[in-house]
Amino acid sequence: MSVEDIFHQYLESKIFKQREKLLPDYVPEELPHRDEQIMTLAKVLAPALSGSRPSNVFIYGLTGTGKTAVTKYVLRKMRESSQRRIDYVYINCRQNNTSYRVLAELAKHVGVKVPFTGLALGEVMKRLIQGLERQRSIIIVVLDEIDNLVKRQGDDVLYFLTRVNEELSNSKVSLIGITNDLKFTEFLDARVKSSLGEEELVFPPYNAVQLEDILQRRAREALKEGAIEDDVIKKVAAIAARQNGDCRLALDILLKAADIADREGASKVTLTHVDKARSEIEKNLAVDIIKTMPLHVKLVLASIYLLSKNEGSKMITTGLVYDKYKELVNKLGMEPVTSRRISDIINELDVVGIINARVISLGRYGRTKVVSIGVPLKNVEEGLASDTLLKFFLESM
Ligand SMILES: Nc1ncnc2c1ncn2[C@@H]1O[C@H](COP(=O)(O)OP(=O)(O)OP(=O)(O)O)[C@@H](O)[C@H]1O
Repeated sequence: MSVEDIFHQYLESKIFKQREKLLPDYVPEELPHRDEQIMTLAKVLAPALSGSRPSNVFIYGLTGTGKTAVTKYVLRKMRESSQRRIDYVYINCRQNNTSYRVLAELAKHVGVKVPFTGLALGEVMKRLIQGLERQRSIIIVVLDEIDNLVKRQGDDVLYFLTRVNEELSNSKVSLIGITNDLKFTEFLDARVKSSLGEEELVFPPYNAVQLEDILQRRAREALKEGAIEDDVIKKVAAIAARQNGDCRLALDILLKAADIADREGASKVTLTHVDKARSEIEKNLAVDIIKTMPLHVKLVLASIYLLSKNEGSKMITTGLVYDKYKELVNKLGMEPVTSRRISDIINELDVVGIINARVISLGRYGRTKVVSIGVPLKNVEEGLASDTLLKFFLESM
């Protein structure tokens, strides 16, 4: 239970009935518009009910298309409808993003003690095999956000898990790998790739009408009757549909809008609350994107930021950006990247919307590109200042 939940119980809310029903981890009783994926996954996993090992499954789809929810839903249903013990373990590879941690989580699940760090991977694997064997069952291992693991640590664990059945006689392991980034499969050994992808399941994005339906149902569970203005859900669904049909984003906006309404003591969630929620989320998004940028991308952005702040209305040409960037790296005692690279960085920043770049004609002087910051300056400042070096530096300029 979150702090907000505790407070809500005390402060009779006009908006919420059960706020937790809008949280991203909650898996609702029904998952509309995912029947096809639910059925296919159920068919693939069904052999476990009679004691045979299901095929491994590789699930792919953009963010917020219900991959995790559908997987948990089907596994829960399987457990409910079977006398036989269906054993599954869910591991999020963003939270457990090393080979060691994934294996240690799995070991914990089968009752094998592995210290937090320290053992050689081979030793962990050996103990894990003994633990799995003692289970005498089929163990379905869900590796969510699997790309995080492979990009950081390669495919050793996957290789091990796709081969481990050769070492087992009493138990069997099936894998479900989930990702929203197909590029990571380039890092996979061909055998691992084909073994993980025995079955493949693609989750298409939701459209606006589907999102509206999903949101209606989630809102009915979470919010009090009449606590939401008519057009709110339509608007939220339309926003999320434009962002690749991302249901996670849709729920995020709805929850934030309801939180804002609640905090204001309003009796209904209105379109104004949606606008406020949206700008809060966009702000966080911009700050997060900037925080994770490589140093030289940050330095180019810092150059544009400083030019915008100090030169006010003056047009910021790419020439000015190059000069400022060189000044910055000089002061930091670093080597600059090539101008070609700077020009690529400017395009990348434009694509993610942190800056706006456009080409203007200078009449007989030819053409040049001018840039401006595309998000509030204070968000750029907050993102850049998360880097201690840059924080210190920007303060001194
Ligand atoms: N059909 C649906 N009905 C109700 N809620 C849904 C549906 N699909 C997704 N959701 C909800 O949307 C949110 C995001 O879904 P989920 O975590 O399954 O997405 P995902 O595809 O795994 O995304 P990511 O790649 O970001 O992990 C969750 O809160 C989930 O409960």
